[in-house]
Order: sequence, then C-alpha cells, then structure tokens
Amino acid sequence: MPYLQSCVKEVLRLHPPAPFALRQSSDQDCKINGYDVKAHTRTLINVYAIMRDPQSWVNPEEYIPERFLVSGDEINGRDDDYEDVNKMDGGDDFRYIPFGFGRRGCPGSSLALTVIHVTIGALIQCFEWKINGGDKVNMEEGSSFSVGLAKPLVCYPVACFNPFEEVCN
Ligand code: HEM
Repeated sequence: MPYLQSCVKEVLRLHPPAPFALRQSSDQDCKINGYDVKAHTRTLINVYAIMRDPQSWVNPEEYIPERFLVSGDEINGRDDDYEDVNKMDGGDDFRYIPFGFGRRGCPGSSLALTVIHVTIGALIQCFEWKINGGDKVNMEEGSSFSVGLAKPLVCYPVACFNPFEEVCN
C-alpha cells in the first residue's frame, strides 16, 4: 500500500514524535563543516527543523504524501529518487530522520512502522471518523518534548459493517 506508506512517512516528517536527537563527540577535538567541535561536546540535533528545511523540501510546511511517491521529482524539486518509500527511514538520507540515524538510530523502527500501517489501515477501513466540534483537526502543536497536539484530538468512530463500501452506514 504505497499511498498509505507515503501518508505515514509524511506525518512522521511533519510531526516526529522525537523532534531532537542527542549526540556527544568522541574524546578528540574535531572540525565539522568549518565548526570547531571540542571533545565530549553534547549536541542536540533538530530533527524537526531538518525535516522542514526549505532547502531540502518543497513546500515543507504542507502535508503532501505524494512527495514520497514520485521520482525525478517535480514536487520536491530534486533529482533524487523518492520512489521506494521504504528507503527513507533514517538509513541513507539525512534529510529524513524520524527514527534518528546511525548506530544509535531507533532499533524499533520496523516494528513501529508495521504496527502503524496495520493500525491505521484497520482504523480507516473499519470506521468512518467524526471529529468532535467540526470537520477539521486542529493541528496546533504543544510544547512538550514529544510534540503532541496542543488540543487533544477527540473523534468518534462510526463502524463500517461492510468495510468495502465507500461510505459507512
Ligand atoms: C513511531 C514510533 C517511533 C519513533 C518515531 C521512534 C523514534 C526514535 C528516535 C528518534 C530515537 C533516537 C535515535 C537517534 O538518536 O538516532 C529512538 C531510539 C530508540 N527507540 Fe524508537 N521510535 C519509535 C518506536 C520504537 C519502538 C516500537 C521501539 C521498541 C520496540 C523503540 C525503541 C527504541 C530504542 C531502544 C531506542 C534507543 C536506541 C539507542 O540509544 O541505541 N522505538 N527512537
């Protein structure tokens, strides 16, 4: 289900549950991109900002799942191949790092993605969702370390007895 995978990727790009990664340099001073980094320096890496960087993403603030579907690539305006939606999970592309990167990258990413896809797929196929107090979700973000919604999301499930029908009765 490439489109569902793209939606999940786009949500994790815009709303990474862990918006910062933490690293500490080794026991030697070094230079990175012209910056002097002292030994044992702790650095917070702003994953949230990296995944909304306008130099890497076209319309970075917008929710566009299709950006992960196309190759060659008008939506992102880059030549990179985004076709394989399984690729960009923190392994080989440092513009997209919701699960961190390298040796301390999230060891639970495969499990997390499997559970997310199965859960979201079932929730969408088996229910129609009504939002409390309107027809749009308020996406304003809170200020906690894990960037939850500022206003709790309250929805009502309407069961689809025939999940293959387009509209639930
Ligand atoms: C959507 C779900 C998840 C997200 C977005 C997520 C994200 C992350 C991130 C960003 C890190 C830090 C990586 C780094 O510093 O490079 C991390 C570390 C970690 N995650 Fe996850 N994670 C998720 C689910 C899970 C699950 C399901 C498990 C276990 C079953 C898990 C286990 C861990 C562990 C053990 C670490 C620490 C790894 C280390 O320090 O070596 N995570 N995760």
